[in-house]
Amino acid sequence: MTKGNIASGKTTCLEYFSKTSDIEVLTEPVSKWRNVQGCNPLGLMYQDPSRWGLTLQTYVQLTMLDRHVLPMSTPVRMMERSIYSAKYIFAENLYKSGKMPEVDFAVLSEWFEWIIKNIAIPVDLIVYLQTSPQTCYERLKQRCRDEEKVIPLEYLESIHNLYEDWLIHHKSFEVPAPVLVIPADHDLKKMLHQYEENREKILMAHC
Ligand SMILES: Nc1ncnc2c1ncn2[C@@H]1O[C@H](COP(=O)(O)OP(=O)(O)O)[C@@H](O)[C@H]1O
Ligand SMILES: O=c1ccn([C@H]2C[C@H](O)[C@@H](COP(=O)(O)O)O2)c(=O)[nH]1
Repeated sequence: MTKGNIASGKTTCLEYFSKTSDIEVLTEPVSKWRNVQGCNPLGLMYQDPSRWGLTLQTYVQLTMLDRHVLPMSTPVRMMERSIYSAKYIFAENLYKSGKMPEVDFAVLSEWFEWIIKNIAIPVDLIVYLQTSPQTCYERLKQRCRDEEKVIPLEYLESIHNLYEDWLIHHKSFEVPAPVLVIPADHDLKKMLHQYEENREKILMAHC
């Protein structure tokens, strides 16, 4: 699983590896989060997180689960984020910042606990693209996704701190697999070089 802050470069990384045969790449289903039967839960959440946070995170949880249980068609699968980051990072952030009501968080948590107890979600390796929030802020502005224009730097700092507490400091939640940290503030050329350096570790993680 590839993890990292918003606009840290996850999709770019997965696009690079998708050129390798025998790797299946599953990018995040963001297009579904922006359009489910004509509605845009991602946009609604950024406009009014207290009202729509549960709606978005319930749908993220479902679409991530759907990806996790897809039968493997190649020896290696790389997936962007996961049901774990949806809960441990994004739902947690909404709740901790006072933007998700306690009852919404409780219902989402019960769903999540039921899923991870009853459905196998095997993970071999977490590839963590470690960036500074400032880098993500620059890349976010450059990407210019409509819904995300309201995101302040402080939001990226909160997401960053939750990732660091979880994957680096082991201070929050259980980590479901070993973590490979790739420093990701660098330009694209250096990033591609680092991906090559780590190719074996990533592709052999399931062995
Ligand atoms: N190493 C990099 N240096 C500069 N820009 C980058 C780099 N990696 C990605 N980008 C750009 O930053 C934006 C966000 O990257 P993206 O891969 O979509 O991030 P994510 O999938 O993590 O949200 C895109 O416009 C992308 O072209
Ligand atoms: O559980 C989640 C997962 C993602 N999001 C938001 C964060 C971003 O605005 C988009 C997609 O993330 P990328 O890092 O650009 O891939 O979805 C969320 O709110 N909750």
